[in-house]
Formats: sequence, C-alpha cells, structure tokens
Amino acid sequence: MSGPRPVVLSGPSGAGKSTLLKRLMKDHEGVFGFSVSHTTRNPRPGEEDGKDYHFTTKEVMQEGIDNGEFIENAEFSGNMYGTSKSAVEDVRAKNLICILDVDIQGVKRIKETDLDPIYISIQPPSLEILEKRLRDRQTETEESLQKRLEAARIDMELSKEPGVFDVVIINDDLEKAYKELKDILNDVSKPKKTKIFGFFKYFIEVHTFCLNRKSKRFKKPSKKEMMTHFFATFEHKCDLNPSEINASGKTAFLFISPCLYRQLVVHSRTETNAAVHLLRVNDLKSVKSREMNSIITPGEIYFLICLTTTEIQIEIL
Ligand SMILES: Nc1nc2c(ncn2[C@@H]2O[C@H](COP(=O)(O)OP(=O)(O)O)[C@@H](O)[C@H]2O)c(=O)[nH]1
Ligand SMILES: Nc1ncnc2c1ncn2[C@@H]1O[C@H](COP(=O)(O)OP(=O)(O)O)[C@@H](O)[C@H]1O
Repeated sequence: MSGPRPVVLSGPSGAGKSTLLKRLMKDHEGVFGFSVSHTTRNPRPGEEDGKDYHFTTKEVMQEGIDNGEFIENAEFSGNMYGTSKSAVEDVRAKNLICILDVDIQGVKRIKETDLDPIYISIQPPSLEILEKRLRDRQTETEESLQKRLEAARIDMELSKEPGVFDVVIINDDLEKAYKELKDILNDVSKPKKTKIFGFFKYFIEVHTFCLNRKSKRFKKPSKKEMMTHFFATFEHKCDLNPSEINASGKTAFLFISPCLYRQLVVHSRTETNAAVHLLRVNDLKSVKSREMNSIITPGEIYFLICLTTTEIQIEIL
C-alpha cells in the first residue's frame, strides 16, 4: 500500500488509548486520521456514529465480513469489532496518517496483511490501576468489566513478547505518555525511505517555489537560495522504474524536495530519504491552504512538478 505507514494503537481496554488519541488528533489536525471501526456494541453517551465507531448489528457486520469488506475483525467482550477496508482508505484518500485502535487479535490479523503499520501498545501501570480507571469511567457493567479485565491480563502478557509491538508505552502519567507517543509519531510522520516508480518522462512543467515564512505567500527563490538547496549534498537513492507508471492523462502536482528532484533529473537508480508529497489535484487553486501547510514548510525551497498522470505510485517504506 502507498502513503505514510499507518499506526496501530493497541492495549487493554481502559489503558488510555482513546484519551491519548483524541488529544493527538486535536493537537495535530490535518496530520492524523482515525480509522473508524465497526462494532456491534451499544454507543456510550457522547459517542457519535461514524466518528467513534460505525455502530451496527451482528447480521449487517457479518454480511460485510462475508463480502470481504473487512481487513480484520474480532470478538471482544461479547461484541464484534472490525476494521473495514474503506475505513483505512478514507483516511489515506485525505493524505493523512491512518491511526487504528484495535485489540490484540486485530494486531495479529493486521500482521498477516500488507498494511505494514507501526505497532504501539498502550499499557496501564498495573491491573489494579486499570480496574480503577475502568470503574471510574462508568461505562461498563460488572460483567463487561470482568471480561475486559480478563482480556487485559492476556494483553499485558502478550505485549511483553518481543517482536509483537514496536513500542510499548506505559500510561502512568498522562502527560509523559502523551509526549512519548508524540515523539514516536513525529518520527513516523517523516517518510523514511521513498520508492518512486518512474514518472520523469511525464514531466510537463517544473517550477521552483518557496513559501514566504511571514506572508505565507509563494515566492520564487533567488538563484543563490536555489543553488544552495539544489546542490546540497545527500547520499540517498531513488528507485525508478518507468514501466510501473499508469498514465491516465490527467494532471497531478507533485511537491518534491530539491534533493530528490536532483536525483530524478540525473536519472540514477538510487534510494532516497527525501520527503515526497503527492497532491492529487487537477487544479492548483483548489489546494486548500491547510493541506498546503501540512505539506510545505515555509522558507524551504520546493519543486513543483506537474505531471500528466494521477496514477503515480509512491510507496513509502
Ligand atoms: N480487532 C479490533 N479491535 C477493535 C476495533 N475497534 C476497537 N477495537 C478494540 O476493542 C476493544 C474494546 O473497545 P471499546 O468497546 O471501544 O472499549 P474501550 O477500549 O474500553 O473504550 C478495545 O481493545 C479496542 O482496541 C477493531 O476494529 N478491530
Ligand atoms: N494516565 C492516566 N491517568 C489517569 N487516568 C487516565 C489516564 N489515562 C486515561 N485515564 C482515564 O482512564 C479511563 C480509560 O481511558 P480510555 O482512554 O477510555 O481507555 P481506552 O480507550 O484504552 O479504553 C478514562 O476515564 C480516562 O480518562
């Protein structure tokens, strides 16, 4: 799948996943998008259908599962939960980093797919504290609380196994846990390695531009600025394979950092760490300033490449 790596948040019910997630989404609007799961459990007060979950029935959900509409699904505390393909695709279509909140069964299922996310486990400091938080939350009956605690015991054991999670965060102090999560996601949101499938023969126009730090308006960089950026040393490589391109005849705009552009121009078969951002728009004027701000750092010089296709495949590894 293309785009930045998704993020899977898992951990026992009551560990603090939703609390951390909600804060993250609020503080980083336009960066992360939540994969809205389906569930057969009843909505809690304040939960919104289509935002927190797609609340559904067992029959409807089973039909969707049978029709292959789900990436994964699991039973938890007597209810069905599942991630639909469209939940993830909706987030990716908006160019956002997809965050999934799934239980340990979901983690295992996702590992069998090609989603390739970062796996983060949020753990409580202890089972006793978890129980207290769940009781204080006042969302569970005694029966569902006991089921959650039972699942939590298994989850807490499994999360200690090496290789299951990339990172385990102990949510003792909320501020500390939030900072840890933010730091990890900060790394994730920077593309590490980018694979680009050949498109340079489809260039129709190349512009250089820079967003003015103060006015936030575009300006053409000076020759000196350009040269400094353009010839900046870098040792990354870029893998180009023109046969992979699937031209549709439309125009797309590719915002590309100078070092990668230079690699493309020199036509070398190398790899790159350069940040690449693809905006699927047919008209530059339609790019909202919020989208632009999440892509472009004011003061840095970019190349804007107009391409004759919207079907460029960019895989961020
Ligand atoms: N496998 C799977 N688990 C999910 C999904 N959505 C939520 N869950 C998990 O289901 C469990 C129960 O979620 P929920 O009923 O919202 O309770 P809460 O986690 O205590 O707020 C949690 O461990 C979630 O991570 C999903 O789409 N797939
Ligand atoms: N670090 C923390 N310290 C104290 N209470 C917390 C902390 N993190 C979360 N909580 C509280 O614990 C309860 C469970 O958190 P929640 O985010 O709903 O967990 P989850 O989504 O993992 O089920 C909530 O009432 C929340 O306000």
